[in-house]
Amino acid sequence: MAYFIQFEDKSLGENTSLATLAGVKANFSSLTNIVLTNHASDLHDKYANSGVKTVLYQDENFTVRDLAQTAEFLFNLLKNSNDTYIFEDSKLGNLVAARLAAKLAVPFIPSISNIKVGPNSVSLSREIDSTKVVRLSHLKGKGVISVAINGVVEKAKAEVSEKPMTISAEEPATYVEKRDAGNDLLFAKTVVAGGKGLQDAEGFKPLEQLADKLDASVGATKAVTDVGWLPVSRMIGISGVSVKPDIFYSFGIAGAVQHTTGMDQSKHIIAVNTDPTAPIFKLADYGIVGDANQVIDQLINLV
Ligand SMILES: Cc1cc2nc3c(=O)[nH]c(=O)nc-3n(C[C@H](O)[C@H](O)[C@H](O)COP(=O)(O)OP(=O)(O)OC[C@H]3O[C@@H](n4cnc5c(N)ncnc54)[C@H](O)[C@@H]3O)c2cc1C
Repeated sequence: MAYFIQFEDKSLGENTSLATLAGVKANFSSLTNIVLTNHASDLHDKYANSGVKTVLYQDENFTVRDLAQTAEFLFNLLKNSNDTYIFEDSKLGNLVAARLAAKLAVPFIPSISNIKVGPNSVSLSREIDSTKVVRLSHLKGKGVISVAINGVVEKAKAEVSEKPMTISAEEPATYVEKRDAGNDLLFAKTVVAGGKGLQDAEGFKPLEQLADKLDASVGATKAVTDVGWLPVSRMIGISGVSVKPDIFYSFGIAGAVQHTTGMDQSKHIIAVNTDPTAPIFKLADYGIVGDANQVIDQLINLV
C-alpha cells in the first residue's frame, strides 16, 4: 500500500498535476491519494476522474507554507500505518517529506525518477544532476520518497471523500525564526552564499549585512556548515537545499558538484574567487577573480 500526498493551496497557487498522480499510480497498484487543501469543494470533480481513491483533507486556514503544522498533521494521520509515503519532487514537497520522515524516524529518499515495486522492497533510482550518476536505493518497509515522474492521465472514475483537517492539540506546532529555519532560502529571489573562502565565522557577518541590503537569503557550502560557521539549514547542495533564485552570489566557493547541484538552476550566477581556475567560474555568468571579503565590503557600500 502507498499514499501519494499532495497539497492544493489556493493562497499559494500550489497544486499537483494529475500527470504526477498518474505516474505514481502506474507504479503502485494499491494507492490512496491524500490531498491537504483549503478549497476542497473545488477539487471533487478533478479527482473523481483520476482513477485513484482520493481523500481531501479540508481546512480553510491550511497553508502548506506552515511546514511544521503540515508535517504534524501527516504524522498523526500516518504514524500507525506501515507504507510508502510519496510526495512530488518539488521544493515544498521535499520540505514536508523530510520533516515527515524525521518524525516517523524512517528513511527519506528524494528526487526519484524510476521505481520498481518488488515483493519485498521498492527499488528507487535517483539521477544525480550533472554527474551522470544514478543512485539506486532499496526501500524495505516504511519510508518517504519524493518523485519526479509523470504518467499518462487516463480518465477513470474514483471515489473522492472529504474530511476535516485537524491538528493535534497534544503536540502543537512549534514556530522557529524564519531565517534560522532556512525556509526563506527556498523562496528567495536573491541568494548570497559563502564558502570556506570567507575564512572564518566572522566573514559571514558582512555577508549577512549584504543580504539585508539586497533583501537576500544567506546560503553556504557544506564545508561551512560542517565547521559550524552557519547552521546546517543554510547548506545548499545535494545534502542540503536546492535553490533557484533570480540572482545567486557565490563568495569564496570552489564549485564542487555536490554544491552546484543545488544552485545551478539559478537564473544569474555571480561568483567571486581568488582562484581563476575554480570550477564555479564554469557556471558563472559574471566572475570576479579577487578577495571575496573585499568584494562584499565594496558591495555593502555600493547598494
Ligand atoms: C557525499 C557528499 C555530499 C556533499 N554534499 C554537499 C552539499 O550538499 N553542499 C556542499 O556545499 N558541499 C557538499 N559536499 C562537499 C563538497 O564536495 C565540497 O567539499 C564543498 O562544497 C566545498 O566547500 P567550499 O567551496 O566552501 O570549500 P573549499 O573547497 O575549501 O573551497 C574554498 C574556495 O574559496 C576560494 N578562496 C579562498 N580564499 C578566498 C578569498 N579570500 N576570496 C575568495 N575566494 C577564496 C578558494 O580558491 C576555493 O575555491 C559534499 C561532499 C560529499 C562527499
